[in-house]
Amino acid sequence: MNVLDKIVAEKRKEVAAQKALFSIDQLTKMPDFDRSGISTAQRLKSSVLPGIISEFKRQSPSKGVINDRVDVMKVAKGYCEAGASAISILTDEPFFGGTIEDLQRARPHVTCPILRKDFIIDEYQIYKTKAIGADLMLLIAAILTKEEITHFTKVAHDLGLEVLLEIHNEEEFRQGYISEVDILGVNNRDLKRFKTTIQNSIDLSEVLPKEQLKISESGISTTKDMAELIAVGYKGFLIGEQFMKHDDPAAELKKFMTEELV
Ligand SMILES: O=C(O)c1ccccc1NCC(=O)[C@H](O)[C@H](O)COP(=O)(O)O
Repeated sequence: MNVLDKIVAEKRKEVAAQKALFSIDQLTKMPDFDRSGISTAQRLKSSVLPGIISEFKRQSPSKGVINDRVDVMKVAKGYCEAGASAISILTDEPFFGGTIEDLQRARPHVTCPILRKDFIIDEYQIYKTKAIGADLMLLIAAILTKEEITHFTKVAHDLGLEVLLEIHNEEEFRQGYISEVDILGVNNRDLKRFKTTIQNSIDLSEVLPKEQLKISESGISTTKDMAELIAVGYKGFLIGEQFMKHDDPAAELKKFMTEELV
C-alpha cells in the first residue's frame, strides 16, 4: 500500500462518519454556502507577477512536522497581503495535521480565493468544501476514475467552485484529463518514492494542451525554479514547505514576489 492508498482508506472512514453527522441538506444551509466564489483561474491569468498559490501546511507524510508554531489566520492574511494569487489550506488531519476549522478560521480574514487541499473521493465532500467557504477544490487523478473527475467537476461548477485537477505523469493525464477543469496542476512529487523534481513539470509540459491554464506543484524552492517553469508554459505555482519552514511564512512569500525572475 502506498501513501495515497492509505490516505484514501482513511478518507473513506472519515467521510462515512461525517455523513452520519451532517446531511447534504444541512450543509447547504450553512452561512458560507451561498457566498460568491472568487476565481483563482482569473487571478492567475491576469497576474503580471508570478501567480503563487501559497500553502498552509503544518506537516506532511514526506517531511513530518514542518511548522506547528504558526497561526492559520495570521499566515493566510499575511500570504494574501504579500500578493498570493490564492491560499491553499490542507484540511486533512491524520496525515497533514490540518482541519476544516483551519479553513473556516482563515476565511473571514482574506480576500484571496482559498483552495481546499484534501483528498476528494465522494460528492459529499464537494458540498462540504462549498459550505466551509472555499473557492477552489483539488481533484487528484491518481485516486479517481475519469467518470468521477467529470461528475465531480460538474457538481463543483454547479455549486460555484473551481476545480484544480492534479496529475503526476503522462498516464494520469491521458486517463483523467478533461478540458472542463479550471486549472491543471502537475505535481512534482513522486508519491511512491517521495522524490521531488521540477523536471517533472518541464518534461510533461510538452504533452499538455497549450491553451490549458497550468500550474506546477511541489518542490519549488527558488525564483529560478519559477522562471524555468514560466518558460515552458506554467502560469502559477503551488508552494508550501519553502514558505512554511520559516517562522514568518508570509515574509518568505514576499521575498519571492519581489525578487527578479532570472
Ligand atoms: O507532501 C507530501 O508529503 C504529500 C504526500 C502525499 C500526498 C500529497 C502530498 N503533498 C501534497 C502537495 O501536493 C503539496 O503539499 C503541495 O504541492 C506543496 O508542495 P511543497 O511546496 O513541496 O510543500
